[in-house]
Amino acid sequence: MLQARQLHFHYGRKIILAGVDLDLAPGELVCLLGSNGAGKSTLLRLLLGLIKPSVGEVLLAGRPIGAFTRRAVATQIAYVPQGHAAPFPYTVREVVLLGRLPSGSLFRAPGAEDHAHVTEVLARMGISRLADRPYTEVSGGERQLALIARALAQGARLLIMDEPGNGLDFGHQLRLLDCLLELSEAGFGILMTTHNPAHVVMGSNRVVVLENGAITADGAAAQVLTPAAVAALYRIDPERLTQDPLSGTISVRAKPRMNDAHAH
Ligand SMILES: Nc1ncnc2c1ncn2[C@@H]1O[C@H](COP(=O)(O)OP(=O)(O)OP(=O)(O)O)[C@@H](O)[C@H]1O
Repeated sequence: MLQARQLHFHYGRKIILAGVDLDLAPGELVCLLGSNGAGKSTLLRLLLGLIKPSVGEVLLAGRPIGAFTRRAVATQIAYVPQGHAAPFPYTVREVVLLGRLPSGSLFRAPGAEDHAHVTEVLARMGISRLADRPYTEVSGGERQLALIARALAQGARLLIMDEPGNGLDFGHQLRLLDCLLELSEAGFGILMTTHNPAHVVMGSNRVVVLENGAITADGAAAQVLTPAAVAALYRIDPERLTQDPLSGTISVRAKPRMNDAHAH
């Protein structure tokens, strides 16, 4: 369980977060929404203990995250950053194997158990066929799956993901969300940022909205993600949004053309 209590954070004189409370429990898939620059990535970095709040605290399993070593944090929380590039042309298997390092010595060669674990998570993510391909040569979607596999190899039960759907085609986005949903059903706690409200409807059981340095909504997707709320968040004309009453899916109407106006 990860808990943020009254987090305040600023870069110089610019206040980014002012009193943020957020919990992430096992079995939850939480989508964090917010406009560009709202502070989502900053909040993720605070939750990971990579940066410190000016006021407030982050608790991991009830203890301040600063009390854990980086390696101890890594055995509990895995981070899937945005647009990760491998420094060397590792194979996909090697990238995933790197996830095993927090659980052993940095100087120890991976053992049979590590290899078996990696084989298992590659299969779980459906990317066994990519194991020996250079990570730099697989597609963005496949790389994202490899990063999730690396996070799973870490053995952590909490996943923090910064825009995991970014740059993925529609099919890959769907498969990724299905996979995250399965992981949450298997007991993983997942917090992901997204710019796509459709991701929330398709995959998430909870949505959190960050605006002006504070959490302005935190609840079930169906309740939080109304057309009015989406229109306000992204500064869209609410008249252009409709919501399917059954699925909750929000769709956008095309902007009326000048010619249409003349026709009526
Ligand atoms: N290292 C930094 N120094 C100063 N300002 C920063 C730094 N990193 C981020 N910021 C600013 O803090 C604010 C929040 O940034 P952050 O990356 O957390 O937002 P975000 O919600 O993740 O944005 P996006 O959706 O565009 O990725 C932005 O105004 C950004 O310009």
